[in-house]
Formats: sequence, C-alpha cells, structure tokens
Amino acid sequence: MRAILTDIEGTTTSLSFVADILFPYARAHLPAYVAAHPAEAAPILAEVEAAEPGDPIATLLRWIDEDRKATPLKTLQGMIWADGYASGAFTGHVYADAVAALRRWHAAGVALYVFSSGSVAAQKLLFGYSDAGDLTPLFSGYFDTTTGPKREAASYAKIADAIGVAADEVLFLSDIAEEIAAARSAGMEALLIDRAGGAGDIATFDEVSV
Ligand SMILES: CSCCC(=O)C(=O)COP(=O)(O)O
Ligand SMILES: [Mg+2]
Repeated sequence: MRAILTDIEGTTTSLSFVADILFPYARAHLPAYVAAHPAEAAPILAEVEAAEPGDPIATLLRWIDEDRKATPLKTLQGMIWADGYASGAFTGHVYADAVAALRRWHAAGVALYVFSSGSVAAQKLLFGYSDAGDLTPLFSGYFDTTTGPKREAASYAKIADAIGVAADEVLFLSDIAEEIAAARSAGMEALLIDRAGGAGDIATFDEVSV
C-alpha cells in the first residue's frame, strides 16, 4: 500500500469521546459562541436556515442530538472545539494501537490521510491535541464532507485523484460498512474495523499489514 486513508470516530478514536465529550461541549457552548462571533457564524447560520427554515440555533442543537453529519454543523463544531482543546478542557482520544500503527506506517514511508465527517479543522485539532501529543506531522492530508459524502464512491475517487495515488494502492479503514462498500466501489482496498471485536475485518490497527 502506498497510502492509508482513515476514518476517525469509531476507528482511530472512541465513539464515546465524540458522543460524551465533544458533542456535549459543542452543544453547551454553541449559543454563546455564535453570539460572540457573529461574522464567522453568519454564513453557517444562513446555510442551516436554507436547509431547514426556522431558528438556526435550535436546528443546530437538534442536529447535534441527531448526530447529523451536515457540513455547516461540522464547520461550527470545529470552531467551538478549538477553544476546548486550547483551554485544556479535553485532549483528542486516539487508541494506543492506532498511535503506534500510524507512527510505524509513517516511518515505513506509507502516506497517511484522514477522511472524516468532522471538518478538516476539527480533524487537525483532534490529532494535534491528542492524548499522545501532536500527531499531525504523521499526516499528509485531510478530507471532510466538502469533498463529498462518505457513503458515495465518487468521494473516494476524488480523494485518490487529489493525493495522486491509484485507488487500488490506497487502504481505507472505517467502522461503517457503507463507507467500506463505497471505498471498495471506487477501487480502494478497505477494512471494516469493529473495536468491540464483533463482525469487522479487524478489531485493532495491529491486524493491518501494509
Ligand atoms: C474529527 S471531528 C469529531 C468527530 C465528528 O464530529 C464526526 O462526525 C466523526 O465522524 P467520522 O466520519 O470520523 O466517523
Ligand atoms: Mg466512523
């Protein structure tokens, strides 16, 4: 493999860090953040209102509760989390086996990329302020839903094009079967990870040979 493309939530990072730490932090700070940053928030609120007419703050809070992977929500969450990471309210959870494997693969010359529904800014924060320190030097690039939905093959074809590596030389890792199917449709190798040790192809990054 010349490149590895990884999902975050459920793959490098626990579901509970996202659901129990990140989302509640964004929920609690969203109204005050929007009030304090009107210029930055305005285009995001306009996009939310265009998608669902009504009070955009109420819509955003509901989208958090529904775990909606909507780009404007993800953009705003990334902005809010920046304060949380910078103040030390939390650090980014990355499984120990993922940290070790990412370091090993990087040292072996495999190019590492991220594809997550979280915004690129949020991805850089999570790995930059990770429990294991700054992991961003390991990554060659980041992709989010501005490239396309994670369950559509075209998104993976675009990523392969963008990184300049043939799709069949890219390995994608994710905890979501539909994402794995989309990556395979685009010609990538792909492994379904189930960190609970259930029906996935792998349970940890230790099982991946490159
Ligand atoms: C990296 S941002 C935090 C996680 C997040 O908001 C998210 O939507 C993660 O989705 P993924 O595609 O990584 O499963
Ligand atoms: Mg995931």
